[in-house]
Amino acid sequence: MSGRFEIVQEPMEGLKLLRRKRFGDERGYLSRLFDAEDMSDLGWRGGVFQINETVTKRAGTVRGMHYQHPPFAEAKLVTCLAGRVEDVVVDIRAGSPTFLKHFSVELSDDNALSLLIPEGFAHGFQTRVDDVRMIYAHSAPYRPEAEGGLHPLDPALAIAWPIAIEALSDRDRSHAPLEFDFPGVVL
Ligand SMILES: Cc1cn([C@H]2C[C@H](O)[C@@H](COP(=O)(O)OP(=O)(O)O[C@H]3O[C@H](C)C(=O)[C@H](O)[C@H]3O)O2)c(=O)[nH]c1=O
Repeated sequence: MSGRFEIVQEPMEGLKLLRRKRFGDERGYLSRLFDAEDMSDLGWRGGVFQINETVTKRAGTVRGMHYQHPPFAEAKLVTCLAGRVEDVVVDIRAGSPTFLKHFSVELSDDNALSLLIPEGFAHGFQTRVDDVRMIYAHSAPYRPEAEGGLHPLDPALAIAWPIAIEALSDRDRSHAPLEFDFPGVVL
């Protein structure tokens, strides 16, 4: 490991909360957002197929809970570049000891935290302030036909969003509640 990423917490198998080291001087700072060798040491498999940016205007907006089905299951490295969010992941790996359990953490431009999410998790977040900018590295290509989604307010998930949900896309509003026999994904 290069020392540019510190492992702060491993709340579930393969899921890692990282702190990015900032190299500061009188001008400001430099920090690394992705390092192939470090990420490989941390369990990232394969390359980076895309790096996405989202800008979310309104505080209280929720995006999620998204995942892709195998063979397009994807790992993600999620970072907040501006503002702050409550970032949430749900373990949907069939047979996992933490199946359908969720983990949530505040990511912000201040706290320099990133979440390394392995394949087999649904991901989403709620903005806590206006004008949030997020960046995601993805380990698989975007395949709309392989997309899956969980409803952010599904009682079976019991995600405690920190503030009232002010905005949700039509797609995210339309995710069906989990069936009692939801199988999850087999990786
Ligand atoms: C994910 C994706 C989307 N798009 C297009 C499809 C739509 O026309 C538009 C917005 O897509 P969507 O509504 O799925 O975007 P979000 O709701 O922000 O979804 C993202 O937010 C949650 C929290 C995530 O973890 C995912 O990375 C991602 O699914 O971008 C692309 O062109 N490429 C892509 O990789």
